[in-house]
Amino acid sequence: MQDIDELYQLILNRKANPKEGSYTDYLFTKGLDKILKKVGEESTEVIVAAKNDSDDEFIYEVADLTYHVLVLMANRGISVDQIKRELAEREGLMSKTKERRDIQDL
Ligand SMILES: N=c1c2ncn([C@@H]3O[C@H](COP(=O)(O)OP(=O)(O)OP(=O)(O)O)[C@@H](O)[C@H]3O)c2ncn1[C@@H]1O[C@H](COP(=O)(O)O)[C@@H](O)[C@H]1O
Repeated sequence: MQDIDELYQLILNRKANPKEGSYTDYLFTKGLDKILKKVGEESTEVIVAAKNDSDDEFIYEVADLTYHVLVLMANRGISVDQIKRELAEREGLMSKTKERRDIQDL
């Protein structure tokens, strides 16, 4: 079982220690434009899958997009923890916004 943190660590490892035959290494070698092209393609595939009935296809495409976004983050030097922190900060902000909305609704 590979969770997102483990996959991100493996991607970072591929960046630091290029491995022959590794798809991740292939993406880093090709560079930012190639990674962005893949993120764009995979995003479109998620949208198409979301319009279809198959949950398996949808899950497959979201997993593909997740992997490519993690490669994009690693290429930029942004960690999963930085994204988690941003989401955690939003949690506080969002509940304050909700409190304000609730007060306005009174
Ligand atoms: N999670 C993934 C993962 N998801 C998708 N992909 C690759 O993303 C590609 C998407 O398919 P496409 O048909 O769109 O692309 P393609 O025709 O193969 O390649 P392009 O020429 O379009 O770049 C496939 O080659 C998949 O193998 C992944 N490649 C690797 N991982 C994980 O990354 C880790 C390291 O893998 P390696 O770098 O290959 O050792 C391992 O744990 C893997 O499971």
